[in-house]
Amino acid sequence: MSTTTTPFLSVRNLAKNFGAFRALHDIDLDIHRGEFVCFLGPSGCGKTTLLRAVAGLDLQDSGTIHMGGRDVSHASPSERDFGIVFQSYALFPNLTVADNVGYGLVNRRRTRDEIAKRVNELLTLVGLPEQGRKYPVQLSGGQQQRVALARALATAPELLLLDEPLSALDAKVRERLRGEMRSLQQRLGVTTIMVTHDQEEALAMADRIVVMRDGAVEQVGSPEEIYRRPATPFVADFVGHMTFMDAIVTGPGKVRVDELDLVVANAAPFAAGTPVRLAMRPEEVRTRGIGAETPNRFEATIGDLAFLGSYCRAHLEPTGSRATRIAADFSSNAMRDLGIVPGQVRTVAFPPEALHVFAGEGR
Ligand SMILES: Nc1ncnc2c1ncn2[C@@H]1O[C@H](COP(=O)(O)OP(=O)(O)OP(=O)(O)O)[C@@H](O)[C@H]1O
Repeated sequence: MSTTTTPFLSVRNLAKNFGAFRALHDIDLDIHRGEFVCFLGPSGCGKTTLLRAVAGLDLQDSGTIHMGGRDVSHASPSERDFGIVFQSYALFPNLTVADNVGYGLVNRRRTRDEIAKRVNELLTLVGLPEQGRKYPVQLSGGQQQRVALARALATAPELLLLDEPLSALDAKVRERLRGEMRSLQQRLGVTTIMVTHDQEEALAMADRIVVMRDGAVEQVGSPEEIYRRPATPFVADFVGHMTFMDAIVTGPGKVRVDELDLVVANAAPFAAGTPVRLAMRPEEVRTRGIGAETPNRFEATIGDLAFLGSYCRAHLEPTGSRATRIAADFSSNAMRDLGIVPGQVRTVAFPPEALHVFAGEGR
């Protein structure tokens, strides 16, 4: 996928209000052919509103949308080439699975044999061959969502829109379908936008994630960029877990948190004396291989420990600074090898490159 080619979908300066409520504003976004993009954000941030504007189901108040080089800003949904899957499967209960899948093909001047062949192809594609004669009620939630996906793909649209397609399913089915949908999307190469509030889902499936907040785009990036280099405290907090600490810049690459003097790799824009917010992922706290030369080492008491299956999350209280509590994850191996128990005092370290520095205000 190249970012130098003309984008398949271009959204410019999009805004949408519901009465006095500003649901979307200043949305600029490019999506390239074949990309899988997730709109991610908390409830009410405008993800679905943006998806519906792309589909033409709810027109924006201002701004433009170009699709495949065409200005579709004011086009009706039927004039835009997309398939859509909703959270609630939205299948016709009185039609068989085959008729549901073939529904969009009936008015396209195809013979019954052609439609039957295409429906079989699609049902095989989504792993449901031989199920065409059943009715939706005879299928599980996961199977119904596969049928909805087959129906959305029936006309071979250029764009696939998925509005929380997995959130009504239980965890195991959701995880399996996540992998299947992603590999199907890659095989077909269909440009896809998926709305989700589930960060794990977005990290696992997307080529790029659009993090939204209060009707605007907060950050766009690959899952790795979003996770490793969050542009704002909001993104850092929403995607994955972060400990935030109030700090003061004490010099180039140096900050102080309470009594702790720390070196940081990424404090470039902040002058000495600036209050900043320091952020750190729990899995980055180091507990092993710490020597006299290890930067940012300090002693901390292990506070409460929560067992989370494959790892434990502890809260550390740095010695001499009971106000700061730092989340730290220990693998089951580390727990066993190091004999970590609550109340223990251990030497830990913050790798300088794992500390994120944000402006002190405007959370
Ligand atoms: N038809 C409508 N009339 C009035 N307000 C609306 C309408 N549709 C959406 N909104 C409001 O616009 C905001 C954005 O809604 P939207 O459905 O896009 O959010 P979302 O990010 O998809 O959230 P969720 O994950 O809860 O679905 C919400 O505050 C919602 O209440």
